[in-house]
This record gives sequence, C-alpha cells and structure tokens, in this order.
Amino acid sequence: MDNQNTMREAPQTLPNGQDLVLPWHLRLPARLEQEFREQFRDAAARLIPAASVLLLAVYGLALAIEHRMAPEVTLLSWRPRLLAVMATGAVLLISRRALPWLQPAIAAMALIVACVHIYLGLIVEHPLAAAYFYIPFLAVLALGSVFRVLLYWALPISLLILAGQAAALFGLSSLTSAESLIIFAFSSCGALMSLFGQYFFERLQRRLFLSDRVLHLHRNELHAANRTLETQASEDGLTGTVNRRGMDVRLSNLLHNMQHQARGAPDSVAVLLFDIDYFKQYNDTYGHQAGDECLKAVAEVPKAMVQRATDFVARYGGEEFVIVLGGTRLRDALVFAERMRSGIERLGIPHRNSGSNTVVTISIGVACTAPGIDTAEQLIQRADEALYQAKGQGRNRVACIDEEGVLRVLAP
Ligand SMILES: Nc1nc2c(ncn2[C@@H]2O[C@H](COP(=O)(O)OP(=O)(O)OP(=O)(O)O)[C@@H](O)[C@H]2O)c(=O)[nH]1
Repeated sequence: MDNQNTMREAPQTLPNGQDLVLPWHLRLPARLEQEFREQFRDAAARLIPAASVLLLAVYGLALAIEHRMAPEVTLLSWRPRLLAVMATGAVLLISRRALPWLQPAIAAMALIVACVHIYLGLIVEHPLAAAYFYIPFLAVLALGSVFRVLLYWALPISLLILAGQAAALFGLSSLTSAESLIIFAFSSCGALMSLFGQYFFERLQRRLFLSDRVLHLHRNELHAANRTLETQASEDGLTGTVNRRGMDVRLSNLLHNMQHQARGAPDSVAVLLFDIDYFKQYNDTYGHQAGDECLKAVAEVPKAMVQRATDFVARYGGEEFVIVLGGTRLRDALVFAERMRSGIERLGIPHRNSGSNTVVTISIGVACTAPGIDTAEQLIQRADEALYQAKGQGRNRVACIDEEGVLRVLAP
C-alpha cells in the first residue's frame, strides 16, 4: 500500500521550457514575443555588417565576371544594379545604429535586389539574362540564412518576391514556357527549402529563449526563497530582532572586518547587553502572554534607535538583548545605553511587583573593543560582568567596563 502511494506521488519536476508548447505559428504572448524579437534582432545584428560586406564582395565579383564575358550587358545593367548595391550599403550603414529598423531594412533590401534583377531579366536581351531570374531566389536565401531576418518579415517578402518572379517569367516572350517553368521551379523550390529551414531554426531559437526564461524564473524564485530562509533562520520570531545565531555571525563578521580594516568597516565596536528587571515577577503577575507582549514592546525601543547598517539588536536569550554598535566609542555607547534605559522606562509598562520601580525597567552592561578585547566572546563577557554589577547595585541602571578594565556604574 505504502509502495503504491510512493509510486503515485512521483516527484514533481519543474518545467524546463522544453515542456512548454510552442504553437505552429510560433507567436509567443505579447511581452515575451517582444523580448524574443529584440534578443533575436540584437544577436543577428552582430553578423549583419560581415554579411553585407560578403554580399557586396560576391556581387562585385559576379559583375566583374559578367563584364569580362559580356561588357555590353554590364553597360546596360549597371544603373539599376547600383540601386541594389546602395540598398546593401544602407543596411551596412544602419546595422550598428538603427537597430529597430534593421529587420525591415534588410527585408526592403532583399525586395529591391530581387526587383532590380527581375527588371533586368525583362529588359536585357541576352542569353545571360536568364541568370538574373535566379537572383530573387538568392535574395530569399540571404534573408533567412545569412541576414537572419525573423520569419514574420522573411515570409511575406519572400512570397512577394516569388510572385513577382513568376509574373515576370511567365509574361516574358524571350523564354519558352518550359524554360520559365524550370527556372521558376528551381528558384521557388530553393526558396521554399530555405523558408522551411528558417522556420525550424526559429522554432528552435524560440524554444531556447523560453528555456532560458524558465531557468531565469527558477533562479529568481530560488534566490527569493533563499533570502526568506536566511531571514527566518537569523530572526527571532517574537520580537523581530536578530536571533542568537544571527548575532554570532554578524558580530564575528563585524569584528573580523574591523581587525582586517576592510573597506567601510568600523574602527571600534560597542556591545550593550540588557536584561529586563524582575521579569520573572512580571510573568508571574501578568501571565506569560503579557510577558511576550512586554518583550516585544521593550525590543521596539532599541530597534527604533539603531541607524547604521552595521548596527543591530539581537535577542540574546529569554529577556536578554544585545545591541551592537559599529564605530562607537565607550562614551557614545553609554549615552546610547542611558537613552535606551530611560526610553524603556518612559514606555510606562506597569509592573507592580518590580523591586526597582512601578514600571518595567532594564539594566544594561556596556563594553567596547579595546587592546586585547576584540572577540565576540570577550566583549559579551565584559558586557555581562557590567550587567551583573548594574543588577547588583539596584537595577534600572547602566554599568560599563572601560578600556582599562575598570568597572563604572552610572546612577540612573
Ligand atoms: N513571557 C516570556 N517570558 C520569558 C521568555 N523567555 C524567558 N522568559 C522568562 O524570563 C524570566 C527570567 O527570569 P530571571 O532570569 O529570574 O530574571 P528576572 O526575574 O528578570 O530577574 P533579574 O534579571 O535579576 O532582574 C523567566 O521567568 C523566564 O520564564 C519569553 O520568551 N516570554
């Protein structure tokens, strides 16, 4: 039975992008489609200058050969051909600057090149003229496989070119209909094969794009989950202060950075350890729930006082809290401690069984880094000794051990 359940509850795998269904027309939801097009266009833009130069070089070579074989044809055809050269040159020019216009510009270039050669095929009366009718096919081929134009541009332009070529071939009197049919069959089959290949290439590109997006989403989700876990693992659930584990890590890091003079690290660290006076009696008088509320209210006072990124309040355990102040000398730490003590007293949380006051109060022990006192344990130990003295001398007061190790208890 157990076995059956285990089989039914097969581990769920995360979608990896390959599982996403791509429609036959390849179109993605609007925002993704836009992003894909931009990514595809930017990737294609990198090879377009080289492709344009290659095209111009091949074209120049073909012209040179033609000129050698039949100079009278070149003489007749150079003007319209200049237009084709200019269109290719324009693509080369804008390929680095006007990215949004690049794809339509290439489509227009292919159309111009094809039209120029269809026109030449119609007007040039020479056996070589039949070769011009293969250029539209080459234009279609170049659109998809050399210039990497998106299918949405390449398909309509290619069909337009093939239609123009068919109209010209079958309306031409100098070619027999069999010759026209052969030329058209060759070039249209070639063009269709090119479009077919392009369709699957673009399908693959779109799948890769989706996989990449899904991976990206998973990565972001994992990062967010990690951040939440990290926060939860180092936060005290009741008071929202840093917990003991988090305090150990943060205080050790701060002291390590201080000792190694890391960039932005403080040159001294003060530790304030405080404890609520007669908290056992508070719990006994008002109940544990009220005790929890009291802990929360008390913790809010130092939380509102710490400002710097290095400073933090931690729950050291039970009703004991630690405040870590980076870049703070003993004198300033004592001022902070006294403000905190009086701030908590001013909260006015009634405590009728306190031995020191009618409201909730705290006692604080303060210690600061000094020569030979630079580990978390040493600092906490000093602050604890001072706290013990503050308790012993009547509670609701601040005590410290200074750099020389001398104990001082301040009157409230
Ligand atoms: N409500 C509540 N009480 C807690 C919590 N953690 C510790 N305590 C109580 O805090 C009290 C601490 O008592 P003691 O260590 O005797 O100290 P105290 O009564 O404050 O006396 P002094 O510190 O000497 O002034 C105990 O009764 C604990 O049960 C907590 O999360 N919630």
